[in-house]
Amino acid sequence: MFISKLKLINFRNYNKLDIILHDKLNIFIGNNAQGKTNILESLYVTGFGKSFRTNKDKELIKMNKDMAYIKAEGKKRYGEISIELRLWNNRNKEIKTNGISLTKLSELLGSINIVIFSPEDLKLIKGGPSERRRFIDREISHVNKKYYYNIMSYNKVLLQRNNLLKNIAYNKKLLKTIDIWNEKLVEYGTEVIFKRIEFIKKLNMLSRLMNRRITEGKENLEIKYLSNIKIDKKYKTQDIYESFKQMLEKKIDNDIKRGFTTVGPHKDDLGIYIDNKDIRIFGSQGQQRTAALSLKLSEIEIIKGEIGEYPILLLDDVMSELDINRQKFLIKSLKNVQTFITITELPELMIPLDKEGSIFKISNGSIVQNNDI
Ligand SMILES: Nc1ncnc2c1ncn2[C@@H]1O[C@H](COP(=O)(O)OP(=O)(O)OP(=O)(O)O)[C@@H](O)[C@H]1O
Repeated sequence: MFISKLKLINFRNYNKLDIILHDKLNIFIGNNAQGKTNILESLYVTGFGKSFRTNKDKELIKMNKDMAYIKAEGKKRYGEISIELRLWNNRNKEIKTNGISLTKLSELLGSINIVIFSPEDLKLIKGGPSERRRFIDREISHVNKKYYYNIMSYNKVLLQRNNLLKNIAYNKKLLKTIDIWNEKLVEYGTEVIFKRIEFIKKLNMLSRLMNRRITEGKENLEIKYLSNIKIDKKYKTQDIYESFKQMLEKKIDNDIKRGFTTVGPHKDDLGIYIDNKDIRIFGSQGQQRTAALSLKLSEIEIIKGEIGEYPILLLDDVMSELDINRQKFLIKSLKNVQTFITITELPELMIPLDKEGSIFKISNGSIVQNNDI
């Protein structure tokens, strides 16, 4: 898939932008704080309905304006796609795909598939477990609407169960009602865990391969799903269900004492290892960066496997962080992927590009020049 046109009105520091995009490569070049990332952000919003930088739509609207408008038009395997969003200061956003209004954000997912790689992705390796869970949930939700429904439902039930746990501390009679929440939590939680294990298995295979290629066979990357619920190698849903249920029952006193649910997929993590050593503790900066890059490139392949076509890739501020070999590998791996790159100077791209594309020079919220590569 690719996006061929982008229109912005009152989005971040853009009054009005109307650009034709290249189906292979688009490079946005400019000094700091000129609006390069804002363009990538607007594209991301058309894929996910929200930003990767903020949860507040208000921040996306140009200062002192009431509404921001984004329209992306493109092509997918089965035809044309257009996505329009209107973000308001004082009411809910409106989203349309191919001219038809959507009632839920979840209906947007999958319309345009987007993968983003930015320096923030190092958080995936260095940050806490919640960063990694967010990564897993986002990636699976993107290609699997059922998963999105299950994780949202799980989180809702979790909140309700936690509220109940807090109330039980004052009113023991309420304990009778916990079974209803346990049942729902285990039901949604089992689906979440099962899908996560499947996803991590694929991600492990692919990222291992990518990492071996980038490091020319020198390093072995391994990714494991770390669950606080006992799960055997066959990970049958019935077994996960039983195991989760038993854990909840076993931990009930502790949960009441602490006022929240202490077991479940909301506590799980992803283990990332190089040559059997935990990369978070023992990995060098370079190894961590390479691992993050391997994970992202694998994601692209997983999406291709699930939906039959490559997603769109946004590379925000990462080129200068990569050495020449990794840049080479990256560009080579992206031959069939429409790619958007932000850079401050052309020399940040150390290798000659063997890909056709457009270069947009950005200054203070407008495009001042547009050249072909
Ligand atoms: N809601 C908004 N209204 C107006 N301007 C905004 C808004 N949000 C951000 N900006 C402006 O957008 C600019 C930042 O744009 P962006 O994040 O795209 O920078 P960039 O070109 O990617 O820079 P860098 O190279 O530093 O990452 C800043 O000048 C900021 O003041």
